Amino acid sequence: MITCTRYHDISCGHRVYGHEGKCAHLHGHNYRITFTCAGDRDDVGRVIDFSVIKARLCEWLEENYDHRFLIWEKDPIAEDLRRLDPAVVFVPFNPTAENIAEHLVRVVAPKQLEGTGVTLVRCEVEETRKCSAAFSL
Ligand SMILES: Nc1nc2c(c(=O)[nH]1)N=C([C@H](O)[C@H](O)COP(=O)(O)OP(=O)(O)OP(=O)(O)O)CN2
Repeated sequence: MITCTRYHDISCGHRVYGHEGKCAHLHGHNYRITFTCAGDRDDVGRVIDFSVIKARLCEWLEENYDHRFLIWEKDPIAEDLRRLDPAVVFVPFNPTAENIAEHLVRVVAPKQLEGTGVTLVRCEVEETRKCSAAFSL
């Protein structure tokens, strides 16, 4: 398999509902999110132009997650947070690095990459330089 990769950095708030320690508090990270796409090479020899990954996936992060607070829609404090800041992002998962990575691969990328002929096969979400999770198809 031949793949093509680009990362993007965003700042984002979240809390992990049910966490036994400090991650249950509202806090944030400077996330690095790395996208790996797979597909056939075109006549030029590319899986996908790097600029298309930027336009389709990195820009989606900028518009939807950057400088926003991610909260699980079933989190008991979700509605309170929305009253404080209507720009809070309700997500259908507890926002761990693992769940963010899986959502980007399974839900966001298929729509964003429609018509390109490539698939997002792996997404790595780094909360810090030390800690990350990745989801692969
Ligand atoms: N498997 C996962 N474990 C944890 C996640 C996660 O998404 N997946 N998330 C968190 C918290 O978001 C937390 O902010 C990060 O925790 P931790 O690494 O313990 O915190 P620090 O980076 O501050 O590390 P220290 O060096 O211990 O200060 C927790 N776990």
